[in-house]
Amino acid sequence: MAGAIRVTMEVGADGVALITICNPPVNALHPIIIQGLKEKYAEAAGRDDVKAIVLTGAAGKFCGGFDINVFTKVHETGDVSLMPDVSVDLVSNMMEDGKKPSVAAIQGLALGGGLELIMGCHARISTPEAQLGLPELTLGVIPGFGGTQRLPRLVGLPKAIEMMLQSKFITAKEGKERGLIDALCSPDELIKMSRFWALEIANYRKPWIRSLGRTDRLGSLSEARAILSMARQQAKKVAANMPQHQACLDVVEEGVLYGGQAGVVKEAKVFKELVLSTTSRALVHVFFAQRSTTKVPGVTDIQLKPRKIRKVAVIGGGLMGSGIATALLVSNISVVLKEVNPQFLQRGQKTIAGNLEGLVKRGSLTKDKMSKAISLLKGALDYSDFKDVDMVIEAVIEKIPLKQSIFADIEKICPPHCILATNTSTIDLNIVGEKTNSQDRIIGAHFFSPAHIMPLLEIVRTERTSPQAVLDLITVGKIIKKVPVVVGNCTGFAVNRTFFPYGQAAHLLVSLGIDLFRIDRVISNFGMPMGPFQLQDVAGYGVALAVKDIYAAAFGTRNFHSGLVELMAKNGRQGKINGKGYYLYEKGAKPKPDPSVQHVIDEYRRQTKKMPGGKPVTLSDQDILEMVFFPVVNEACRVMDENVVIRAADLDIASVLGMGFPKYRGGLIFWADTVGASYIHSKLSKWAEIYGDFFKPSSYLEERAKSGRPLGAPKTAQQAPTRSRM
Ligand SMILES: C[C@H](O)CC(=O)SCCNC(=O)CCNC(=O)[C@H](O)C(C)(C)COP(=O)(O)OP(=O)(O)OC[C@H]1O[C@@H](n2cnc3c(N)ncnc32)[C@H](O)[C@@H]1OP(=O)(O)O
Repeated sequence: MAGAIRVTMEVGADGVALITICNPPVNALHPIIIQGLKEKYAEAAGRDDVKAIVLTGAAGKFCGGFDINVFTKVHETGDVSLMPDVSVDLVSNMMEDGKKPSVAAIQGLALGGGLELIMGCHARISTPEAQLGLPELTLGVIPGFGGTQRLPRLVGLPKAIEMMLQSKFITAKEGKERGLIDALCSPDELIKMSRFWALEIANYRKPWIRSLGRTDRLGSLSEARAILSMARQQAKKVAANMPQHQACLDVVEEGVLYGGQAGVVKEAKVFKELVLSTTSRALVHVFFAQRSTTKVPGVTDIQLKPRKIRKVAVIGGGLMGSGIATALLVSNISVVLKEVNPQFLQRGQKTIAGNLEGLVKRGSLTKDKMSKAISLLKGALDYSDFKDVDMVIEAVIEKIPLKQSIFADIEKICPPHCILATNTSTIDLNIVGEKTNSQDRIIGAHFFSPAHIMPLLEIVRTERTSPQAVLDLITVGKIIKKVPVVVGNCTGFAVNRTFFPYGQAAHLLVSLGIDLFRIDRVISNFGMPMGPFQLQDVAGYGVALAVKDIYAAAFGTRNFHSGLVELMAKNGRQGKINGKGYYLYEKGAKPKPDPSVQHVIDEYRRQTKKMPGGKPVTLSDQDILEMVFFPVVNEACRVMDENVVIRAADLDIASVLGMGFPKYRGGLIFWADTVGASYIHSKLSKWAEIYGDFFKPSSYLEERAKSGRPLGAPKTAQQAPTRSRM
């Protein structure tokens, strides 16, 4: 087999055949690799000079699992036969039941199908830090090469269920403690030790163990039943709208009750059903969409090299500024935090320390790394430390004159290569940079709160932002473990602009007489982390009030004016900040709907006079869901039409990571396409007639509804952009 994708086999004088998987960058199990493995195993079985086999991966990685591109092909064609038979043909028959022992030599990672291959071997030798896991459920399927059966038999039922249902990776070091790995060694010793081990098994000096036949780690039937029942209840709570969690437990149970072979047979059947599910289509789409956001035409494909960003100045130590500083510090980037007075500076430094301690408590940062992060932070009350910074991120309040004067100052003080970024969530970047001559290095770095935790980084560029500045910010984004999405400059940019109708639709529904807690319930049952009213409580009413006029000016007749937040504030309610919003907030307790908010709602309805004949309208839960989300989809269509995003999939990722849109629905546009443009258009048209322009379908939606082309499909040549944002 030639080319980069291949399986090689070398037979040593010791009689060990070293079979190596080569498919950069993660040695995924492409059908060519599977075919190659079958050929090499068949050859090794037939050769008299081969006594034992060592299976490994090239370039320091064992294997990242089955090639997920094949899932995409299955989704496109509906043809499950594109999945090669690996479970029985290769893992059970050729490897585990083969006449010559196999030992896995593991480095880097063994995930999904990769881990399943090693569990079909008779022993596993690994470097200590290698990552082991079965993350198939994150792709809407279950392990399909025997993993649901062999993992419980190697590490016990509770740990196997945790690893599969939570897609949790463990290190090989932990794997050794739990019985998944037989021995640990350094990378230099790996192949030598694995060869030795394989020969020891061949010569019956070490046990020849077939994982699938084991029962010693499964516990008694009653114990297994209790564990499975608990796992089922837990899965009902955390994965209510997904089929793969319960399905995985059913398959595990089959093996516990009727033996490993029966489990493998059921696993194959269920896998084939799940791979065609809407959930799997959605999750596989998100997997690739997330990895495509950093492919930016005109930026990442023109041979530019990212410059090193060693030191960043953050202006403003409020919630956002301290969160951004925290994210940079934990990734070993030096930060100068600038504030206007010692009290504010101290408050910012305290918030950063609190953020870091929180990360330590969550187990995502060690104490040593926390001390290192603190040592990289310097406080400042003036610009003297800005002379050698590579990037500035301004995170002060949303006041145009303040931002303009900051940018005029930093342009003079910072070195000419320094990137001048703003964390504004609404203000036009051309206005922010109006008083400078540095439009090419002005860029938006829009983080989401809390900035050290939320994974999305919306990178906003204007027509004049240089590709180098965009590339540098993408690179910083990756270093600080964010998912960067590059968007154009407009009111609210991609995320807040797309979602401006989300809260407004909820207010409109309340004005029509729908119970606000019911709206929140419908939206959370759909899979959002919380409903729009709870979100407003949590975000604080200040945000809603600050953007109100900006949205009204930008979105004209499609903007729904609601006075509800003002009324809430007038009644002494500020949301979570003062413990009293639509919900009541008490420390340590879940938010409780506040029945006394009803008099504010009654007043709101009296003022708006929207209820026909003074009576509440009757709507089903589905109507509510659609009346909240279809206007959001409609605005997303405008965002795509105006080229604010490069591709529809970027909006999917932005909606998942920025707004908590359920990942298993594939993101906003992917979901909208499962509903259908024509249906969405017909519903919006009907509501526009009854309730006005808030629902009026955009021309992009109308065109897609007529042509039958999916909303997510790229524009055709005839559909020239109405206005370019980038
Ligand atoms: C039947 C079986 O049970 C079914 C299965 O095995 S399903 C597959 C199970 N495996 C997985 O889910 C692992 C998926 N991969 C990952 O989690 C991560 O890619 C990783 C931890 C392996 C590496 O992460 P990281 O170093 O950050 O690199 P990342 O950017 O994600 O991936 C590098 C490239 O490899 C690709 N890749 C990673 N895993 C892949 C896979 N299993 N199949 C195909 N491509 C894969 C990515 O798409 C990316 O491609 P690109 O450079 O063209 O964008």
